[in-house]
Amino acid sequence: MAEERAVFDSEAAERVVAEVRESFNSGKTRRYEWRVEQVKNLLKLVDENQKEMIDTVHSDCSKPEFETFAHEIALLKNSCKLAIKELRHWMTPEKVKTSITTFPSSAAIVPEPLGVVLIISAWNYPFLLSLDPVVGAIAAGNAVVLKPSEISPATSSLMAKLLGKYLDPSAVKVIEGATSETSALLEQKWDKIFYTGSGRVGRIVMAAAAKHLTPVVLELGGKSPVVVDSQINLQVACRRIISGKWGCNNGQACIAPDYIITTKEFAPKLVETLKQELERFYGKNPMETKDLSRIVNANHFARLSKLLDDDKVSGKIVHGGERDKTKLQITPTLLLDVPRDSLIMTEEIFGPLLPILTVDKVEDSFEVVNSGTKPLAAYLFTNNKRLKDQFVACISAGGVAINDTTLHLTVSTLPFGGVGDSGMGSYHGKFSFDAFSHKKAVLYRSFAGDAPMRYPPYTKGKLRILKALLGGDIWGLIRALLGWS
Ligand SMILES: NC(=O)c1ccc[n+]([C@@H]2O[C@H](COP(=O)([O-])OP(=O)(O)OC[C@H]3O[C@@H](n4cnc5c(N)ncnc54)[C@H](O)[C@@H]3O)[C@@H](O)[C@H]2O)c1
Repeated sequence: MAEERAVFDSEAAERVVAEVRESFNSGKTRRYEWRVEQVKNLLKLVDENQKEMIDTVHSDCSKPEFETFAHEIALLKNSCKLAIKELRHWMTPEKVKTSITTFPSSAAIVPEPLGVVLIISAWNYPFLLSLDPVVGAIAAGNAVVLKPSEISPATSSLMAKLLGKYLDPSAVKVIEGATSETSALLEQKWDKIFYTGSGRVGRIVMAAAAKHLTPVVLELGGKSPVVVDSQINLQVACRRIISGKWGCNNGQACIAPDYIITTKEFAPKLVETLKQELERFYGKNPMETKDLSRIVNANHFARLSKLLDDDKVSGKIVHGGERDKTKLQITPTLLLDVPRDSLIMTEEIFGPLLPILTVDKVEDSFEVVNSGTKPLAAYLFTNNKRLKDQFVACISAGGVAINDTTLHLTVSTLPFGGVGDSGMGSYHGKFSFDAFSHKKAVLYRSFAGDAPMRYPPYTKGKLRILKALLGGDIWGLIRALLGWS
């Protein structure tokens, strides 16, 4: 594997781009029939290889079958089905109004494919984060190069094998590899780069794209807060927090709750209920459960251990905290009242640790959230309408869910993406098609109704007519046309 990777240099990347560009330039990827056939083939790929896909993700990070089915297979199939159903409609030019200055005329927004696009994905939902953007890219009529993550190597190889078999290999290619392969790909000129991963690498991607003025979508991460008010159904709230945290790849998910904010008064009740529900879900010894993914590799295990070993959080663990380095396991861990300048509160956690901050009044949580970088998701549990409205209005985040966590991602009519440090651009549903399309502005005119006033010589009379016309001054226009002062 290492030898294969070594030969994928800049020249090899250039050849790949030239090949897919030739395919795009042939015009075939623009055709509705090609696009819909490719998406149907992708759906078939998932249908026919579901078991192998689930087993492969399990071998990469021991993710439970339930999670891979619900969070990857099912969502991916939905995306394919929606694109198949809606593609004609999405491709249809949208007629729009024109203005008086172009009368008589008509106009339309015509979506056109961008060309050759690069998709770089993250390891934690390896199929979904790779293939969901691919659905959008091919539905929009582009040729695609996909670079899956080397951190989930078995899934990466399976995707290379399956996409080669099910999709048009001249227009959709998978390049496996890590930093050197990605760097070689990033040197090339693309028509769009769609990147999912950390902000650190997002900056590298954006700098490389800038050299060719290539637009980017950056799907990054961040610290997604959960604000918990007191007058709520606490058991349901805790279950939904647990499901969005440990039930999403054991916290290794971009929109998993990163930390909780609640009032000092309510915190003990919240911690107690979280503990009870955690035990109900994962048993007395969560090291033994099959329902939690492991930490993906030794680097991530060391990174998470560092967050726990920070002096600033010593004595703050109120639940869990057990670690097994050989099995790459850390039990669901709650920390209470950690300082805001501790490592765990300044870095994205991306793992099974959940710190709880306390404030005097629940409204004080807004300042805490807004003092950090803009998160990918923000959650609020409350029955208070005013608080909900304030939260939606005052918290800037990629997406918000009230009285739940993570589920907004499953609503295909909502755009999914970040803001500020959590990313730029969005996808899912029609937004995926839009992410990979250029919206071309087209104005249609005939030779009738040619207005001499737009041409030189520019006279005072013509200027008067123009001012009246653009100012919507009907009487002024009539007077100007009749030459009255
Ligand atoms: N917004 C989202 O949809 C979303 C989804 C999943 C993960 N994430 C975020 O991704 C991060 C974790 O994922 P990850 O560990 O796979 O991210 P990562 O940034 O380490 O890797 C992502 C991709 O970048 C490539 N890469 C790594 N180093 C590179 C370099 N120096 N030059 C060029 N390419 C390089 C990798 O090969 C991989 O394909 C978290 O921050 C998480 O929040 C975001």
